[in-house]
Amino acid sequence: MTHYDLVIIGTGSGNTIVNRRFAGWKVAIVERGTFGGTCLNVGCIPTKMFVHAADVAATPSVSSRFGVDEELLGVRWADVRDRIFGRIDPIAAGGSEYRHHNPDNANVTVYDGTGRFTGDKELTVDNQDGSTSVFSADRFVLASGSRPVIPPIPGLEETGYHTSNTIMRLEQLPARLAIIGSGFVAAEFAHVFASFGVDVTIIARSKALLRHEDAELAAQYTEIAQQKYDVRLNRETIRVTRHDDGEIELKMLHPDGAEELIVDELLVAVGRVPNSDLLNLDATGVEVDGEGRIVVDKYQQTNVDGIYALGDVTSPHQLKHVANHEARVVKHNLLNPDDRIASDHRFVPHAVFSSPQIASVGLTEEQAKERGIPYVAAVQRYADIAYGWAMEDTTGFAKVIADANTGQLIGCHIIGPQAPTVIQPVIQAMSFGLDAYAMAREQYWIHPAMPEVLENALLKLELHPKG
Ligand SMILES: Cc1cc2nc3c(=O)[nH]c(=O)nc-3n(C[C@H](O)[C@H](O)[C@H](O)COP(=O)(O)OP(=O)(O)OC[C@H]3O[C@@H](n4cnc5c(N)ncnc54)[C@H](O)[C@@H]3O)c2cc1C
Ligand SMILES: NC(=O)c1ccc[n+]([C@@H]2O[C@H](COP(=O)([O-])OP(=O)(O)OC[C@H]3O[C@@H](n4cnc5c(N)ncnc54)[C@H](O)[C@@H]3O)[C@@H](O)[C@H]2O)c1
Repeated sequence: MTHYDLVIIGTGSGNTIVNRRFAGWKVAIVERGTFGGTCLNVGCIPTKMFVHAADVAATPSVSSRFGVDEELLGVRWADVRDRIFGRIDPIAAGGSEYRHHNPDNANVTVYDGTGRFTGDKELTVDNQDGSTSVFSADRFVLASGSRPVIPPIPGLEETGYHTSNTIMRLEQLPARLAIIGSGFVAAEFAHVFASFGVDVTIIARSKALLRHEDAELAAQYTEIAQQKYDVRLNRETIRVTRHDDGEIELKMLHPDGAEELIVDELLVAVGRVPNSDLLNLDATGVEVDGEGRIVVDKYQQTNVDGIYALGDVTSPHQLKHVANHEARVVKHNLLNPDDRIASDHRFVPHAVFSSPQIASVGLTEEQAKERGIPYVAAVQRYADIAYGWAMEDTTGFAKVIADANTGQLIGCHIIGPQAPTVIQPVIQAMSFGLDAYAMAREQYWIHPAMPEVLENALLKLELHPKG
C-alpha cells in the first residue's frame, strides 16, 4: 500500500497548505469536486461579483434623489454570468493543472475522487474514473468543507430546486424567485436577483431576517427588505409542487392559516452541514460533535494524533477568512510539531453583502446582557455624518459596545454602505486590545470619510480615559 507523509482532503483552504517548504514530503491531495472549493467556485467570490453587478443595476432606482435621472435599460444576465465564470473557471482549472502537472508539485499526487477512511489512518478514494485507490499516511488534514442543507419538504425533490451551488449558473433570469431561508445566502441573492428585475419572495420561519445579528440590526434589515421584496415571516413551507406549465407552487402555513405562492424558480438557503459524514471517520477514530463538526483542539488537531481539521468541516463560523486562518495554523503545526501555535477565534467578524451591507464582530447587545457583562453602547447614524449626507443615507447606523469597566470594545455592528470595510478598525482594535476611549481620540479620522460613523459612535460611549 502506498504510504504518504501527508494527505489533504479538500482543495478549498486545504489547498493553500502545501508549498515549497513541503518539498521533501510525499503528499497526496484528494478532491471530489471542482478544484478550489466553495469560496472560489460557488461561494464568496462569484457571489460578490454578482453583488457588485447588482449594486450597479440598482443605481438608477436611487439616483434621482441626487438630481441625476438614470434609467436601467436592461440586464444581460448571460453576459453578467459569463463574465464572472469566465474569470473564475480558468482559475479553478489552473489550480488543478498546477497541482497535477507543474514540476513544483513533483512530490504531490492528486486524486480526483471522494475519500473515506477504511482503517486506522488508511484512506480509500473512489476516483472519478471509476477506479479505487487505497493508501495510508502519517498525517491527514481534513478540509472537506460543508454543503447546503436540504430540508425535508414534501415534493421538493420531485419539483427540483436550486441551491447556492447552481443558482448562479441559471440559463436565464426567472420572472419570479422564491427563497426559502433567511440567512446570509437568502439576503445576498435576494439583493442580486431583485436588482436584476426579478420578483423575489423570501420565506422565513423566524420573525425576522438575519435573526442571528444584533436585534436592532436584524429589525432594521427586515424592515428595509420588506420594502424591496415580498417577505413572508413566520412561515413553514409544507409542500412544493411543479405544475405542468413549469410553474412552482409552494404551500405555506403561518400563525393565522395557510397560503400559496407561485414562482418560476426556487432557491433553498437554510444553512450548510459539514461534510464529515462522507469521510467515515469512525474507521480512524476521529470524533465528531452533535452538529457533525469534527472536534479539534486549539492546535486544530483532532483527537487522533497527526490528523488535523480546518474550515467548514470543523468550524461553527463557516467563513472563508476562518478557514484560511486555520489553514495557516495547520500548516505551521505540520512543519513545527514541537513548536505548535493555537488558532485565534476571539474576534471573528462576518459580513453580509446585501443591500444595505452588514458587518459585525464580537458580542451583540443581547449576548452582552445574557452574559451579565456591564457594558456601554452607542449608535451613530450614517444620516448624521457628512458622507451620509453625500449618500443621502437614511437607514444605516453603527453600534459599538464596550465593557464599562475595562473600556475594551466587545462588539460592533454596522448596517449601511461599505459596512464590511468600515468595521475593519474595530476588528483591529479588539484584536490588539486598543481601548475604545483612546481609539476615538488618539488618532486622526479622515474627514469627511465614512469611518466617521465609527469615530462618532466611539466618541458617544460613556467611558473615561485610562490611567
Ligand atoms: C453562496 C456562499 C457565499 C459565501 N460568501 C462568503 C463570504 O462572502 N465571505 C466568507 O468569509 N465566506 C463566505 N462563504 C463561506 C465560505 O465559502 C466557506 O466558509 C469556505 O469556502 C470554506 O472553506 P473550506 O476549505 O472549509 O471548504 P470548501 O472550500 O468547501 O472545500 C472543501 C472541498 O472538499 C471537497 N470534499 C468534500 N468531501 C470530500 C471527500 N470525502 N473527498 C474528497 N474531497 C472532498 C469538496 O468538494 C470541496 O471542494 C460563502 C459560502 C457560500 C455557500
Ligand atoms: N457573506 C458571507 O460571509 C456569507 C455569504 C453566504 C454564505 N455564508 C456562509 O454560508 C452559511 C450558510 O448560509 P445560509 O444562508 O444557507 O445559512 P444561515 O445559517 O445563514 O441561514 C439559514 C436560515 O434559514 C433558516 N431556516 C432553517 N430551516 C428553514 C426552513 N425549513 N424554512 C425556512 N427557513 C429555515 C434558519 O433559521 C436560518 O435563519 C452561512 O452561515 C455562512 O457561514 C457566508
